[in-house]
Amino acid sequence: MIEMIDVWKTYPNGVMALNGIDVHIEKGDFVYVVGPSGAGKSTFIKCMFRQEKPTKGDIIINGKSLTKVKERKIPYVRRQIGVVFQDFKLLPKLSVYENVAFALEVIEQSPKVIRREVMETLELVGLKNKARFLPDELSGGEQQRVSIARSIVNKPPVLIADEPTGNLDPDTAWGIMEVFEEITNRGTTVVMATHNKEIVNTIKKRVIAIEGGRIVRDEKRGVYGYEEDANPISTH
Ligand SMILES: Nc1ncnc2c1ncn2[C@@H]1O[C@H](COP(=O)(O)OP(=O)(O)OP(=O)(O)O)[C@@H](O)[C@H]1O
Repeated sequence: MIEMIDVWKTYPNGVMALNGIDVHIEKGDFVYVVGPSGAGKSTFIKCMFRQEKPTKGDIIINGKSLTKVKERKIPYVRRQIGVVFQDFKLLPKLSVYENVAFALEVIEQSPKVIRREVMETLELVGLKNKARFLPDELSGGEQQRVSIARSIVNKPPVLIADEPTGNLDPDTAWGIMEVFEEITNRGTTVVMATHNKEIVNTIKKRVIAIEGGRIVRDEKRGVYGYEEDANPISTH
């Protein structure tokens, strides 16, 4: 499903963020990516949806190489991958419904399909009754639910999340995890970079630990494994 083969990433300023990553993630897996600040987690995630291109190596998602694909075909490959960020990235002037529908309008789905899929997805994330609200009329947790709905409405096989609970209070973060579990139960592969020790140690899943751009641990039902930075303030 997701395969990273000897992936290296050196940024133009010379920083070597990934130093030979090999990873294989099966369909329907849920994987946490953990590690200290600056370890390379975001770079790992960004390479996975081709926001960054590896300097060397290959990434294969659902049988398609992300490094060999032609520039103009990148949007098509990206449709295989939903992405959720720490800061939601919603369009402020559009309603909840419109923010989610947008993802289907760009791929020219019919209005009937759009309505059905958007309402189904809003129901999944528990926001059916807030379809007409604007993002700033919602709580942080609700905004993150909208952002999740937007990233899964076209049913991508892979959902990638970079610190999705980073801006949320602990109770709200647990609610977001329930949504992710539901999405995994539907067969979607979920990869989530996080500093949230409590979540990783409670909802036990595969844990990939990155340090200095290398995988230093890969455990089936792993633990967070770091004491010093349970919930650091993000540097992004
Ligand atoms: N666009 C960039 N240009 C140059 N260097 C970068 C860039 N993005 C990240 N880096 C560097 O690459 C290294 C890995 O950064 P990355 O953001 O992947 O770490 P991280 O594990 O996600 O950290 P955090 O937990 O703080 O978000 C760091 O040394 C960082 O300074």
